[in-house]
Amino acid sequence: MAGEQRLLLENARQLVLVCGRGEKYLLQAGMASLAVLQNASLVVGQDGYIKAVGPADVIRNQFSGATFERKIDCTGKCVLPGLVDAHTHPVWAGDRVHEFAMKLAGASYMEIHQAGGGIHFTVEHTRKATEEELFNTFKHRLERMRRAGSTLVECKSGYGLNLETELKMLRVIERAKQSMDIGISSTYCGAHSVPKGKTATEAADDIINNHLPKLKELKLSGEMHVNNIDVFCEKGVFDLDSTRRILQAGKDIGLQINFHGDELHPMKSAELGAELGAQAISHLEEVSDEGIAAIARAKCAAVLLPTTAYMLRLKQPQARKMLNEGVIVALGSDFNPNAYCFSMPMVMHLACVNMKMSMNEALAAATINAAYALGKSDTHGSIEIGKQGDLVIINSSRTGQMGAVTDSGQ
Ligand SMILES: N=CN[C@@H](CCC(=O)O)C(=O)O
Ligand SMILES: [Zn+2]
Repeated sequence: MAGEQRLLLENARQLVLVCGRGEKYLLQAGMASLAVLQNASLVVGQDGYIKAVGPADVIRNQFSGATFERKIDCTGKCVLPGLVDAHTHPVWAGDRVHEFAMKLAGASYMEIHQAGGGIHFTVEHTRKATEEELFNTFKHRLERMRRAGSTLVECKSGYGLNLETELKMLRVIERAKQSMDIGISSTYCGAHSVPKGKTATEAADDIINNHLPKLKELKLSGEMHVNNIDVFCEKGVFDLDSTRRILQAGKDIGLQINFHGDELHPMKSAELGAELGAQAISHLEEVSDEGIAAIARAKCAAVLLPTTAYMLRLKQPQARKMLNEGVIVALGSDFNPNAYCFSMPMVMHLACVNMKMSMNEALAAATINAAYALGKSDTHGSIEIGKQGDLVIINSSRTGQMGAVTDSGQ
């Protein structure tokens, strides 16, 4: 093949495709044995999409007449798809180190929240911050995520709670979408907490009657493209009925449902998510057996967040049971002022040690399944022809026990 291509990655010791047959997600058996090429090369075209992947000698012959803007010798190295972080709260002002001290002294997350701290504390500071201040700290956080290997990140609003500040946060996220070299899936999370002075029902009414119509208007005018809708479905925050109303109204304006559920108390959030056709539910530390069966049937991804269980000393989500029962398990960092972790490699490590996932399962959960949780596994989450050329090169000859070794290209 002739012509100018953008990038050639040559002669990688391992090229970890994750999957190679257009799978939208991987389940237990597929996660246990990932697709890997040995001594392989890869070409990214001028449009940023993967043009070819296969054994090094085959690619060399196929592209003998081509020129490349950049060539990287990957001898002895390993190439992975860019990592996908399926759950973050990265736009905020004001740190919560004092609350860490309170937690170490025995206070629970909900005790701090009910006393007006936690999310409320961050809301106060985020409302006061300028758009520029929020953008600058957000940009820095995204850069650190990218340095740790994340190339697609879900980013939530949710520290405004009123329309003005929620829009300010979403504008900041939109600006990063347009200007930064990292993929973003944006989430409206105006129901992250009940704002002071309102009941949950009043807050739900405000969201349905004022916030969502504004988002629809901004979408129609092309000013803002929000992808997902989120609610913190939790005892003392939004109950099942308010959650249902808000999520359904979001779905009605074209947002994907992707929400916080069954974190601190069993709420039947998973059952609700399955009923509403949610793309994903996060946390699920307190999910019921029926909830696990329901999300497996509904093909609703479970986004597990090992940093939260670690930080808050919660019981671990039942990753093994979910995997055994056919749930699409994904991972996220849950980066927020209470869980300050930029690194999906650290998240994968915690998932292995604390949630008893294997290394292969953790990698699949942080790539193809996390992309599925964001409705983006057509274009992200694996190394396949036609997908976006989001790649990580690691200075190591292998990533773990990859299992299936494929010697032919696609
Ligand atoms: N549980 C709700 N939301 C976040 C925490 C946000 C915060 O404490 O600021 C979470 O996913 O862990
Ligand atoms: Zn969260």
